[in-house]
Amino acid sequence: MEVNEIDWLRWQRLVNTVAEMFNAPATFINQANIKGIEVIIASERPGTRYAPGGHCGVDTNIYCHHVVKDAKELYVRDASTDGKWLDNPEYTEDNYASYLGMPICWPDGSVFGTLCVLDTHPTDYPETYVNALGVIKEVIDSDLKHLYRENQLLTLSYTDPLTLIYNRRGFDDLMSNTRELAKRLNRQLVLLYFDLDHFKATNDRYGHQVGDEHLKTFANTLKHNSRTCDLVARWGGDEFVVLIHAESLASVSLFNQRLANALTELNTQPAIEYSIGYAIIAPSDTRDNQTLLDIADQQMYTQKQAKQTTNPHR
Ligand SMILES: Nc1nc2c(ncn2[C@@H]2O[C@H](COP(=O)(O)OP(=O)(O)OP(=O)(O)O)[C@@H](O)[C@H]2O)c(=O)[nH]1
Repeated sequence: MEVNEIDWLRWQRLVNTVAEMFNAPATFINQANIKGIEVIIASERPGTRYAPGGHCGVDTNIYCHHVVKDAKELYVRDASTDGKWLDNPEYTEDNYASYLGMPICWPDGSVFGTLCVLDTHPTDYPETYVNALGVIKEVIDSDLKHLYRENQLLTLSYTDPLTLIYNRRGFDDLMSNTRELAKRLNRQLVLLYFDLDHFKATNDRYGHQVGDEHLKTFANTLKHNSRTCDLVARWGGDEFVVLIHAESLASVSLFNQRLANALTELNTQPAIEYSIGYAIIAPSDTRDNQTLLDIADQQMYTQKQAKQTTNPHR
């Protein structure tokens, strides 16, 4: 999970306060990731040797790796008394001889990283200090818990429970973000509007369960035929919308062709057919989302009517 939504300034204040409280040259919040251990917050003191973004590979024998691996507190009062640290660059190169670190955890108990205090001199912190660090670690744990819950809720409120693609709310919010980005990058977008044909008849003849399966199949096919940067959503009922980055109209017909071919190959009973409309959104376009959706919807409707005139008995 991303940690971008964290209140970094608050974490920075906590880290600075811990460094002052322990009168230590360095205090860090680190994150354990595939690169190893990465500094995300560093105390703002002259003796703090590592800066945010710096990281240590998984094979390096640094103190934090032990905290993460064992998911428990580690207090090294004086590294010179334990040969185990002779290949620890924090000690051998940067002279950090004392280390007190605690694991910071996600609500499911997995380790996010560490909160740690380092000193260039041996230390013997009183128990009350160690306990106070434990309380601060709990504050950080609880920040992570809130972040986790917020993300879960946001994901839920943005997702259509049947098809697991975005719902109307998710699409609406993300469409605005995507448009802002496209404007900055001077890229053209195209909004596609889909409505399944004869869907009521599918429900009536084959049952709601088959109808649901068709909705899921259509959603998956849309998703598989779009790029990760495209937005795919169920607008409601048997209507779907997709926002794609498309430099020309040729990419719209290509998308449409790919989708139609994929559905034909699936060979569902009955076949899944749809009508489509679109609205082109130039980078400088100032029309609001609803206006663009109305245009695409209207165009889709015109296509649907044309089909019904050609083939009135379906
Ligand atoms: N199975 C299923 N049906 C749904 C769901 N949501 C809406 N519907 C049905 O979708 C149907 C949509 O009907 P219409 O808008 O008339 O669509 P249509 O039959 O495809 O008609 P045309 O668009 O003119 O081809 C309605 O019968 C709704 O009950 C759902 O989640 N599952």
